[in-house]
Formats: sequence, C-alpha cells, structure tokens
Amino acid sequence: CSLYAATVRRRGLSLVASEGDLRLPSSAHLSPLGTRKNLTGRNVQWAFLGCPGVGKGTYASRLSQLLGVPHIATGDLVREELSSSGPLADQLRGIVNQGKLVSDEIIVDLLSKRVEKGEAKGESGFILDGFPRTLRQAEILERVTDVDLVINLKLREDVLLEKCLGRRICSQCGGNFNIACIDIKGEDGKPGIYMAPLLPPEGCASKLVTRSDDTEEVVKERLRIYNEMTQPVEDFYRKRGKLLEFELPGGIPESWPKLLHALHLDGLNREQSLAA
Ligand SMILES: Nc1ncnc2c1ncn2[C@@H]1O[C@H](COP(=O)(O)OP(=O)(O)O)[C@@H](O)[C@H]1O
Repeated sequence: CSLYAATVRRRGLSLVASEGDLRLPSSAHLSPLGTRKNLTGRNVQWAFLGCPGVGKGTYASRLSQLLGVPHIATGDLVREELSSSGPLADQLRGIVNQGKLVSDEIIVDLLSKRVEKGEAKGESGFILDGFPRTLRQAEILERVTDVDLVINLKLREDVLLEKCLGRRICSQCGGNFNIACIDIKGEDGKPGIYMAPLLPPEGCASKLVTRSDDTEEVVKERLRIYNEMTQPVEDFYRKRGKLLEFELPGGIPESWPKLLHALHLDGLNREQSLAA
C-alpha cells in the first residue's frame, strides 16, 4: 500500500479535486470537446466494476483505444505473473484456480509496478478493469489518486455463467473471443437478450485456449466472491456520486453505442470513424 502510494505520488498521478466537481452521468467528466481530458485538464481516470463474464475487458479496451489512455486489467497482470513462472507464480496459481481473490498487498504491488512502467513510457490516465475489487483496494486507490468515474456493468447471472464458459483466448496473439451464443427469449414481461458469439479470425481459430479458472465450479465461486467482496465497492462509489450503472442490453453492436451515449462520447466515436 505504501509502495503504491509512494509510486503514484512520486509520479505525480495524484490530483486533488473536490468530489463536488464530479457528477454522474454527465459530460463534466470530459472537456466540452469530448476529448480524453477531463475538465481539470488531465487524462481520464476511470474504473470498471462488474461480475466475471460481464464484458469489462471488452468495453474497457474499446474505451481505452477511443480515449487514448491505457487499459490496465489486474486479471491480465496476474496471468502475466503466472506465465512468467516467477517466485509468486505457484502461490497465485492455487488462489486463481479456486476462484479466490489474490491478497490486496500482492495486487496493489502488481498494479503499482504496471503504473510505474507506463509512466516511464509517458502514459497518463487509466481505465482500470478488475480493480478495485475489495473495499480496502478502493480505499487505497482513493488515498493515492482521484478516480473520476466508475462504470458498473450489469448482466443477468445465468448469462454471465454461459459467457464465462464460452470465453476463449488465442494462445498466440492473446485476443479474447467468445463462442457462446446467448439467445434468451423474453418472458413474464422481462425482456429477452441476444448476444452473438465473438468468433476468432481464421488465423486464431486453431489456437484457442480456455482459461483454467473458467470452469463451471470456479466461475460460480467467483460470482459468489464478487457478491461478497466487490458489491460493497459499488456502494463505496455510489455514496461518492461516482458510480454509473449500465445494464447491458445485448451484445457489442447493441451495447457499445448505448454505453458511449451514457458517457456522452457519441460525438467522439463519430469523429474517429470519419477520420479512419
Ligand atoms: N483486484 C483484484 N484483487 C484480487 N484478485 C484479483 C484482482 N484482479 C484480479 N484478481 C485475480 O485474478 C483472477 C482473474 O481476474 P479477472 O481476469 O479480472 O477475472 P474475472 O473474469 O473474474 O473478472 C481473479 O479471479 C483473482 O484471482
């Protein structure tokens, strides 16, 4: 914790802004031109919350490209550590494969090193994905820097499980795909939901692997832990007026434009499509 605090302060990431500056949902998080800067002139500092399988990685990565700020996923940092066979790898493998959370100290240390590396390359701002996941992590983050906005993605639980079980990663390029086709008809006044599979290009198709923690038993345990440990984090940001709740209406084609609209970023997306 102190290491992270020191790193972030030393690197000048910390900005002092009063909570009253930030209201949700509002274009006040961005400059009037809809750029990656917020009104205080620095790059946005956003975080994604949401259950396993909800699509945090997909939407965080898209927003990071749109806004030109780094997407930092603590799950990726943990998986990098696992594949590096470093001193932590054995300890982490047992925890992750049971669907449990890594300790706050370890995760803050991994995040701190990632932030420091990015800063050295000139990165600023961030879109966090998978952090904070405990109240203590939220408190640590709050002490060292000012998060502008926390986007809480929501999806019904039966769909979450199917999506986790359908997740595939290309072992060569690291691309994320999903072979699940979700097609639930509406009933009893509840809307249906359709999410097309996110299939890999031909080059990746034969190299797909499944995450070792995406088995039914482990996903159920991760969902249980999310409800126990991470839901209090939603309240933490709700009380501070920083939480944007976003219920996913369907797959990416349907949800992405609506998310951009909720973030007052539709104009930016159009400008980038025209420039492409
Ligand atoms: N902020 C965090 N705190 C503790 N453990 C974490 C954190 N982020 C990631 N992990 C560990 O890495 C695993 C994979 O994380 P992630 O890829 O974000 O999965 P999910 O699909 O469950 O959101 C988690 O189950 C947990 O063991």
